[in-house]
Amino acid sequence: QTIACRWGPTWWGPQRLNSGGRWDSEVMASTAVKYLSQEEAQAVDQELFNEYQFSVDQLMELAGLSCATAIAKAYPPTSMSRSPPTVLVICGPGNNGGDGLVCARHLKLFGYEPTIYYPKRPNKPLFTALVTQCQKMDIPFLGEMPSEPTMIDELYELVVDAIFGFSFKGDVREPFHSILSVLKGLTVPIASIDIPSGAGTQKVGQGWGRLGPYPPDSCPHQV
Ligand SMILES: NC(=O)C1=CN([C@@H]2O[C@H](COP(=O)(O)OP(=O)(O)OC[C@H]3O[C@@H](n4cnc5c(N)ncnc54)[C@H](OP(=O)(O)O)[C@@H]3O)[C@@H](O)[C@H]2O)[C@H](O)CC1
Repeated sequence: QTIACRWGPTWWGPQRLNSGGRWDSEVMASTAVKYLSQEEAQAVDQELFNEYQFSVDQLMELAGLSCATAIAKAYPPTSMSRSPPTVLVICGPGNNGGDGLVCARHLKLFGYEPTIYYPKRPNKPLFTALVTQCQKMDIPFLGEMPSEPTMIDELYELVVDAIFGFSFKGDVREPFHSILSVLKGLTVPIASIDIPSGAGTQKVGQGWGRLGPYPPDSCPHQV
């Protein structure tokens, strides 16, 4: 992933970041974060496509697999209360949403029970193929977004935010404005692919996202 790269072994969960109640320099040093601006991320993207001749399918598969791997490290199935643990994956209209579809497929292979909400689907072969692959793996698609945060809290142990990545701009339009409003009220953890949706790439790392301002120990995971 190109926006947020957290280096070091203690990245994987806030419970480890503040273990023992400390935020000392040793812990902070091992969790150093390197963020790319929107322009830098898009330039890396173009370099991978043009100079290195990667296809979007290749990069998306790697991105989705990496995200599922990161989630499995941060929230191992054995640490969750349900077996298999239920995960709601919310996918947006661009490639970030495609990453989410791939991530859902790998989460299922890793022993989770993903459900996908994908309200705005691009009519392109890559995305219809990703949807088919999820359907063939019996991953259900919700017809509508649960209207209350409590409904999501009761049904799912984790939410994957694959709504917007580095091409998000401006004020959030519907249906995503309503979706993000529901997500703001969740108590279950949210794992955001690339950046917290709506944050805007310039605000990542400043403890702020359109999912809401957040203190360091409640920051959504970025994977
Ligand atoms: N480079 C890599 O390593 C890879 C990154 N990948 C992932 O791709 C995203 C970037 O994907 P992209 O398609 O460019 O953009 P987004 O996923 O962020 O989505 C853009 C679409 O979102 C809609 N949009 C934008 N702003 C708003 C808004 N304010 N309100 C509502 N909707 C908005 C818009 O869609 P429309 O249909 O409305 O036009 C945009 O088109 C990157 O972050 C990575 O996650 C790839 O997997 C490849 C590898």
